[in-house]
Amino acid sequence: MAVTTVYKEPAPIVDRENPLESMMSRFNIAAEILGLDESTYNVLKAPDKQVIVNIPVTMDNGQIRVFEGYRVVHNTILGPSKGGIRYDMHVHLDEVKALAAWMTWKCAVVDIPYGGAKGGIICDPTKMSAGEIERMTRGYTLALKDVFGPDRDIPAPDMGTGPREMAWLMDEFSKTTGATSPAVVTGKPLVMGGSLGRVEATGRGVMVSAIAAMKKLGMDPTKSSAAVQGFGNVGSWAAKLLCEKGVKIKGVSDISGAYWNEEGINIDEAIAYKNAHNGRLEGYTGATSMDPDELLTSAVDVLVPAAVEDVITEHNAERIQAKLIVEGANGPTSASADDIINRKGIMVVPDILANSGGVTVSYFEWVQNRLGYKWSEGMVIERAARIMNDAFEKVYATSQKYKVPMRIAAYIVAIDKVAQTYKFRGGY
Ligand SMILES: NC(=O)C1=CN([C@@H]2O[C@H](COP(=O)(O)OP(=O)(O)OC[C@H]3O[C@@H](n4cnc5c(N)ncnc54)[C@H](OP(=O)(O)O)[C@@H]3O)[C@@H](O)[C@H]2O)C=CC1
Ligand SMILES: O=C(O)CCC(=O)C(=O)O
Repeated sequence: MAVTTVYKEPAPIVDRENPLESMMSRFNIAAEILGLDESTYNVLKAPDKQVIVNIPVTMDNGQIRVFEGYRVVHNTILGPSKGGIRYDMHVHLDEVKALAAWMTWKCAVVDIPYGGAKGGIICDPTKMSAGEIERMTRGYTLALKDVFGPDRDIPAPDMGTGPREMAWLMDEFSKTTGATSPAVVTGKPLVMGGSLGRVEATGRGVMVSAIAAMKKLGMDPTKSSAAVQGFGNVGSWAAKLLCEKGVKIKGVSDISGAYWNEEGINIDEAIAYKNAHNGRLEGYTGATSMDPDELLTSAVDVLVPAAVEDVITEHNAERIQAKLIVEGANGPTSASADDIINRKGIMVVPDILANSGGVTVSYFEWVQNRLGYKWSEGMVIERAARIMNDAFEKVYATSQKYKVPMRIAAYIVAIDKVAQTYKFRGGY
């Protein structure tokens, strides 16, 4: 018998602030401004569904290891729930609950017909073989086969996952249900129904919203500099596309450290280096090493946190020098930093607006899958930019109307849409 050991991954020790509390504190402010009725408030403050699954996986050495996974569906009043799957050692239920709620708000801000969900597995994919990750992904899919579905809940990539994992998920779901279901998941490889433009969509949306914000602030991109934290899917594409608009990217970072070049980092070269070195910038010589904590407070005009939650807090917000923060990551700013940032007059394009380009193109992918048709890359880029610019203008106008920061304005736009839909649909 192959089973030699059975054990469960220990829960990680979490020393970050709680993203769920940060999400709730902004939700509460926006709900109060809107005068949200108590019943809708009570429906929205907690997720519709929280599923915890144990996934036994045969590791390459023959041992069976049990991974803990989650899928939280926050709300489905606007449509089937949508949201990525994260593979990371820091995944925990409160984080997934916050991320799921942010998906509800994000889809409402960009006005696409989805609710919000998120999933994750506590694991370190960098220490697993492709075969182990595949078996874990298939086990997760099987465990959640009654939750997922093209009209129910549609996963996508997030940190630690990408087209490869989405392909396994689609395959396992299709085999389990006996029908090929490309629309059950987005972010798939192109050959099996992925959309042109999805891989870079989130970074592109970050660029689009950064340029829109710079226009409002009277900043010239070609005379502006930026620092980008996180050099994965979102960070590297945001850096590349901002660079193409003339912004000088002076600093970038990943888990291996932070890298600075006063004259501007050659982003294409840095991406090529990363791709040739196991996905990491470690050892990159086109820039000098710097303290990763200092990257966020460095002398740049634009700051793009594109890694994890709660990196901008009450402890470093006072020292931030950027005039504009564009949140590529979900939840990079703790609620504890909001007052400091607002007092300093820094404009923040909040996560639920700035990184919504990813789910917008995921929506396009789902539409194409359902039509059995493919759009050109140009059409995807043009339509996504239009949606993001419209959403930016709506949030900006709301911030002016209520005299609130862009983040609270985005929550107001989102909660208002959801609350109005509840009024029409009723049913509770
Ligand atoms: N992918 C998408 O379409 C979307 C992603 N997002 C959000 O964007 C963020 C990044 O996601 P994504 O780019 O997909 O994830 P990836 O896994 O592709 O990249 C994450 C990047 O962040 C780095 N990183 C992790 N921790 C730190 C840290 N403490 N300091 C500096 N860098 C760090 C990683 O480094 P290393 O690789 O060396 O570990 C990696 O470069 C997440 O918050 C995600 O939820 C939001 C919308 C859509
Ligand atoms: O593309 C999607 O459907 C969701 C992406 C996501 O997880 C996010 O926007 O945080």
